[in-house]
Amino acid sequence: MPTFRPAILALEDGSIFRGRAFGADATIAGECVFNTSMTGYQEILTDPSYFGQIVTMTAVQIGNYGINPEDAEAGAPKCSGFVVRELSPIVSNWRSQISLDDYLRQYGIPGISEIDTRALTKKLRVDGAMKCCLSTLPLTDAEAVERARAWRDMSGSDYVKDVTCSAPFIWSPTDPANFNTPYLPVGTSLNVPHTPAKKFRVAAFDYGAKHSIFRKLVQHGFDVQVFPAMATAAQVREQKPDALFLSNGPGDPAALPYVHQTVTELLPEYPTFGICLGHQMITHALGGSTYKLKFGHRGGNQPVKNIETGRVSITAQNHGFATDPKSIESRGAKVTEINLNDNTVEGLRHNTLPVFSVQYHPEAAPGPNDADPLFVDFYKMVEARKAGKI
Ligand SMILES: NC(=O)CC[C@H](N)C(=O)O
Repeated sequence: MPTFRPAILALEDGSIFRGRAFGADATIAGECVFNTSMTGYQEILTDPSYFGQIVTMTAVQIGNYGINPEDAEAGAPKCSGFVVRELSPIVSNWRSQISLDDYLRQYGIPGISEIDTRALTKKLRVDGAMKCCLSTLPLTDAEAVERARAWRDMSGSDYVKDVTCSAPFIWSPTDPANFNTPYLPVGTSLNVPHTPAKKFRVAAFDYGAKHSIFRKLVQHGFDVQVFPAMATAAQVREQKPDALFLSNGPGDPAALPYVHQTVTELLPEYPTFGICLGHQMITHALGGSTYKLKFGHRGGNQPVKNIETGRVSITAQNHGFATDPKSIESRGAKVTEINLNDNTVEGLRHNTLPVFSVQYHPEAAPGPNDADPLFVDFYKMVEARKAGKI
């Protein structure tokens, strides 16, 4: 066990948690949120949607299988800080190349362990997500609370500009660095559908996309051209894509007027699928609105019901905002899916355009593959459009 270094987590309401430091020597402020996944800490750390947030894991021991190159959702961890009950003293997995502690240190991200994460989570659930300060440097309680309160709230801030790609690029399914998995034939235990023979070209907006979304699109018959969030509708049209995809991403969905504008222009022209922030961008592009949830949905066990089919999926989620259902129903779209924990909107479809989206993450696999068919639906929608049927 490495030597004890103290750390502090202070919430804006004055709550103080003192524990043991891991990761980098640093003081940071951000939004304190919790994630209920039992596994997947590496995917969580590298999901760009966590930019600006300090993530608390409710699972009691984290770090036991280390860090490997295949599971990263982006080139580097993106959250601001990490909070765990116990950091595993042992790393044991054949794929592991580095410990969680060393990984966070390498990227300048501080962590705190050995605090009562259950008490912290209960507080966030009752009082809502809060601004907080995490420090692995000597800081008094008052200084830490002051740093938490001084942090600029994420509401109203554009975080997408910090995580989007800088220029368009083609997602390469043959580059080993992209870890594209070979397609599984029909009838395998994962029960994923067959590889379509014909490929379609999708223009994918990167608002902070997880790599596994691009892998899924490739797996389901798409050549993926990625565009930065600031790309214009004209730049997309120039490439003559068959379809449009809108990715997940961090921060307040209402704070991205330039994205709303671009999506408003493109929606009538292309079959479109949106995930998470992409779903919220469709909401805004249609003239609808989003609002902040009290503490959000983050975890791998969120039950979602499709209200048209009655089917329930166990989904992976990571969002703090949601679509106001009334705001889209009066603008030509309908709610297709709801979260069974709180009845909030989890999916929508346009009444006349080939446009649909989900608030959850169908590329992640907690169910384990409950939501995979959405990529097939997208492919079929593009196929029908190309055949002139819709
Ligand atoms: N994963 C996401 O795309 C999150 C979307 C948005 N930032 C939210 O918190 O609601």
